Amino acid sequence: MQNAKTTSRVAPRGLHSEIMDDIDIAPPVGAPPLLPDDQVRQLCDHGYVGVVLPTELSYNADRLFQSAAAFFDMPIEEKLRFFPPSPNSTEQGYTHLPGEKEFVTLRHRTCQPRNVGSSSESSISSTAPHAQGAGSSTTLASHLENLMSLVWTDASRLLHRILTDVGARLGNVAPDAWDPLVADAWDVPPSPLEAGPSMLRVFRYEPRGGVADPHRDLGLLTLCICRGYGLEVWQRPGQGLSGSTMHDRDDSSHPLNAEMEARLPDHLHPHVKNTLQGPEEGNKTNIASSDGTTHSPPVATWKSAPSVTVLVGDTLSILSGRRIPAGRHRVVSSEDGRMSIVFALRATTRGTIELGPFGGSGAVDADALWQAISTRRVNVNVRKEIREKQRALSRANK
Ligand SMILES: O=C(O)CCC(=O)C(=O)O
Ligand SMILES: [Fe+2]
Repeated sequence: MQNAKTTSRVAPRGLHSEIMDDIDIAPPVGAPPLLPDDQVRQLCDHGYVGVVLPTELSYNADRLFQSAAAFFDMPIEEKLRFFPPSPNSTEQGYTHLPGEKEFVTLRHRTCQPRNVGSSSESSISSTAPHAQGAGSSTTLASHLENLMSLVWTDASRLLHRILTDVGARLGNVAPDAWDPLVADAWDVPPSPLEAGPSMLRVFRYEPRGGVADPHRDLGLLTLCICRGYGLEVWQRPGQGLSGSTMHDRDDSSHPLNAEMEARLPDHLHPHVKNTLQGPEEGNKTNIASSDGTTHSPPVATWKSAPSVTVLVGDTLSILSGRRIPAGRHRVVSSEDGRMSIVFALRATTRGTIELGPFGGSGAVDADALWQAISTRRVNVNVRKEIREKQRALSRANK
């Protein structure tokens, strides 16, 4: 990202040019703000905001919904063949939770047409009961992956622009401060070796069954593009941060309680350690957020999310020193089922993250930070029995 400081020696009208000769005027760094002030304030105060998609992203998201619907209609063997899940993880490939939902997740490219046709794969496809044969399912799967790749590219840029707006609201976070954090997230990584933690997922929830329990996402920002009702966001009472109370805290899913904090790696920077143990939702903010323009209900409540919603994740909340709350959300079942496209922009786990640009000091090991945030969380996208075990473990560790 461009960060060049150039010197302007053009004197504004009315000012003496000799005075201006000694003044360096740097042009603004980076792009102008994307979201209007009230939307940035909503995001920073409540952890979520509804946005309008840029035209191209909206167009490609529509195409992706169509392509994913056709993919989900394929026989399960085909879905697993083209998007094999990684062992012990739901964060790559195709997953089916019967009675609830199915989804395909990309953290790196997987469905390479050149793989299809090898002797082992053609024997699988010849047994698959797909009327149109392996050729068309190959086309369908690679079309799906190509559309996912286009949506990823546009979504990462959109969320990066929103991070820049958030940084301006936090005060003095340079527009390019986010760049090292998202260096591996601009486009779908070509292979597992290049993959980072960011991911793009397309869901199909079953009618009257598909849910996601209340949770916060782990990363920086998540974009949820919804088709159908069901996504709900936690609307905090009061006017943003200064209106938050202890009552609307979700301690059951707090990333780290005091006991777990003891297990944090020693090299994790004290600024981050303190933030991890601190209140989930900031009450130590200096952000001028209460200007009386936001009207929130007097008690915390679930409300239907906008059809395109951006959510703050735990990593961004922590980097902000908890001045920005992570957006708590859930999916409730709906009569007709629903589909969604979810892009989670997460901070890299490679190298170190400098805290200076975000108002801290020193640096943290990027992987240690990710582990500290993600360990012992309930994964809302695994089978119910596993979710229940994770919840019990998380309670036992309090
Ligand atoms: O389906 C959605 O819109 C959101 C799902 C979700 O919150 C998640 O998978 O983390
Ligand atoms: Fe989520």
